[in-house]
Amino acid sequence: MTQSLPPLRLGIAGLGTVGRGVVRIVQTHGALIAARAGRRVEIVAVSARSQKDRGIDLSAYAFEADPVALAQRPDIDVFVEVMGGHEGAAKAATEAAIASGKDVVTANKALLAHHGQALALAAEAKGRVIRFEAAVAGGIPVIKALTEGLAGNAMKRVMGVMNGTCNYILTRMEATGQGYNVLFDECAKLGYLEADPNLDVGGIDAGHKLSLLSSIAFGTQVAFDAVELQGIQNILLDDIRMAKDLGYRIKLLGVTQMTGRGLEQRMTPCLVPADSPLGQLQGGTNMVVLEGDSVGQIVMRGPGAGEGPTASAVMGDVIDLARGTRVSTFGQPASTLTKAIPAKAQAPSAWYLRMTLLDKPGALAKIATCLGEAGVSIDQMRQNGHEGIHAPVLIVTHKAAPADIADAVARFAGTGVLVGEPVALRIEEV
Ligand SMILES: NC(=O)C1=CN([C@@H]2O[C@H](COP(=O)(O)OP(=O)(O)OC[C@H]3O[C@@H](n4cnc5c(N)ncnc54)[C@H](OP(=O)(O)O)[C@@H]3O)[C@@H](O)[C@H]2O)C=CC1
Ligand SMILES: N[C@@H](CCO)C(=O)O
Repeated sequence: MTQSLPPLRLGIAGLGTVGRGVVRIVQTHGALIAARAGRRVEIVAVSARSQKDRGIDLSAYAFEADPVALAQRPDIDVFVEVMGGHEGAAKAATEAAIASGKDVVTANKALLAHHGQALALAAEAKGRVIRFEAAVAGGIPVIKALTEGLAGNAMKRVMGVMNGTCNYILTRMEATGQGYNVLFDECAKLGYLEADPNLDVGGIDAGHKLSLLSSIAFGTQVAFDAVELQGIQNILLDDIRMAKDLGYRIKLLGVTQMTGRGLEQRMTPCLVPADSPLGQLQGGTNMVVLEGDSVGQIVMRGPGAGEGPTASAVMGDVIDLARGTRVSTFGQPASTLTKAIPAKAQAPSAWYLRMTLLDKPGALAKIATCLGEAGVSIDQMRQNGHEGIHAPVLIVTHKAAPADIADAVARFAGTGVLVGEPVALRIEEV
């Protein structure tokens, strides 16, 4: 192949886990990339907060202390933003890169979840694109699958486990019998947690990712604020065990679907069948399930984080740009994305309800009455052996609307037999 095209020149802002990985791939796979892209990919300049030793050779690259200055350099073609954060330096530098006519490759789901539409419009006005494969499910090429391979499908539903930290905690709870707090501390020691751990365990990070997938799947403007979010902090070992007894596993599951009621987006802990692909997902691995009208169901599984997998995704985007492949940021021009109408009511499902009751005559009957009054039908009910005056109770309902479950739970509070807060988890058919 002739290599007549000039090299594609990168400016990389961020030399942490992901940035280092990108530098390593460019340095080790130069020939392979040139062969595949038809031109070389070069790093021209980098930026970070400090110039400390990072275990990689950066001597050939210019260093910019200010990422905005890096983004504006006339000698770069693509600005690679791998700093993180949805305000501050990441936003300012991305805007500066676009204003200077650069394409942007980013791993930053928070930035795009909050500012994706404005940034995509700005990029389009300059004839540029923002690519963000690494921002959703790390090494899994799900953005490419949706924007390219499945572009001929009307998407019906996208689901997935998209936060490795939460899946690690939940699967280790089952495997080790250790509680949430112990495993949260283990994740902190292993360096798995985001700088603000609530982004992980509060479901926010995964919610960011889901909002980006919704936009591509349904041609809508990113609407992170409309994602129903619930974290995994209240999941007890008892929940893990009871779910297992019922043939389920608990996952922090994202679901986005366009319904007659509007766009439904939720990232919440759910029970999924233990023998389903999602139920069998272990540790920090991610899984995304894509359902299109022509293709049916596609399941993609792989590492959702870490230096190699995330840098692999960044480089996939870089190589696309080097080849001249320029897909619109969200798979179609941002000006054509519609404003999503958030679903007024979420789809009904069976529910898992766990609560603690005072162990006295009529307690269970009062709870059953509340469910009946809210129009919720009981499928199964269990009260396990216990000591003392508090009885742990599990109820599985028939299909019920979330509003009816909320109504029942509100009624429980007035019975005088409830101890603490009940936990209500959706049972998702996947
Ligand atoms: N780590 C992962 O597995 C994954 C990360 N991502 C996303 O990738 C992005 C980067 O993540 P990660 O590599 O883990 O983050 P790190 O914290 O490891 O690295 C961040 C880098 O950005 C630099 N930086 C931060 N603020 C500034 C600033 N104001 N000016 C210049 N440089 C700055 C830091 O500099 P210094 O080193 O000097 O402090 C550091 O090199 C985030 O958006 C993250 O959500 C996405 C998928 C997976
Ligand atoms: N904190 C994220 C990193 C990848 O986005 C996770 O645990 O999946």
